[in-house]
Amino acid sequence: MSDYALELISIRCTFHSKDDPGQRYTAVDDTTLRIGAGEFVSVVGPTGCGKSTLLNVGAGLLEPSSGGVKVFGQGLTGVNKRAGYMFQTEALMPWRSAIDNVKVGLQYRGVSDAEATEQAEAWLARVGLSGFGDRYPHQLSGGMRKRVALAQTLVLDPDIILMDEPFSALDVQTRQLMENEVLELWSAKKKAVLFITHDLDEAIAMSDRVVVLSAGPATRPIGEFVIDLPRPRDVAEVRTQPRFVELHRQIWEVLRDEVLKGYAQQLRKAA
Ligand SMILES: Nc1ncnc2c1ncn2[C@@H]1O[C@H](COP(=O)(O)OP(=O)(O)OP(=O)(O)O)[C@@H](O)[C@H]1O
Repeated sequence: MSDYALELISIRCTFHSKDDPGQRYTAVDDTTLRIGAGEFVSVVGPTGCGKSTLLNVGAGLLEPSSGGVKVFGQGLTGVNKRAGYMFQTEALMPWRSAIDNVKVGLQYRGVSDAEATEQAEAWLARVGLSGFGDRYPHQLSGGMRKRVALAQTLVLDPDIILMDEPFSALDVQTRQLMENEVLELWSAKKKAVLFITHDLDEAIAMSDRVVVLSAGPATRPIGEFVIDLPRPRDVAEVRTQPRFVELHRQIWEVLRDEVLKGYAQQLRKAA
């Protein structure tokens, strides 16, 4: 069996340009990204560079224009069934209670209602929401809704977890609590994680490896850094360590110009 849980190999993604549908736009080009089983990898890059596009390719939701995806050594066609996703936007169904939201994936898999309820309750407890199962999404805070979404993803016990800026909408304190919770859950099960963020601090604090993408068009990886900070980590405390500061300096040196380029592009688009 392959040592890699997920491999994106020589990926290129070309779209019809949003501004001029007659034109093609190469969002991602020549991108190879491998994630070991049990490895936590973050991808950072400027706004709009192609992070979500890559994640969608890994999820099997978007077919690349060229290149391929392997999941535990096998070529991927269609949706990646070994992966669970957690997106930036709210994915909970507002008409379902918290527990019913957590149960939904199990029900699709044909798990009996009693078994699904038991597993969903256990996961709600693990994310600190015992006793909140009958609440509806609008009756929960933003952080609680993220916890439900986390339980909804993890209850399916995916071997690969794909997260697209899952905590960007949260306040700093809630965000740090959630980051620590994710690290704790991850260290217990050691799944492969592909974590997309534009927050470099978050990427370093959480990951084994950080990959830096260039500004678009034709985004590609331009730097890769092994994060050799000891675990277990507390995401707030780890930021004070000299090694964290050093890694931040090194990565920011690569990322800075790309962020400036990305920002200039956004301004040009807006003009
Ligand atoms: N379906 C599509 N059709 C046309 N262009 C697209 C499509 N999907 C993405 N793009 C373009 O590809 C580029 C990369 O988009 P993507 O959403 O992957 O970036 P991102 O790095 O995740 O952005 P953000 O940091 O804002 O979340 C953008 O210029 C976007 O407009």
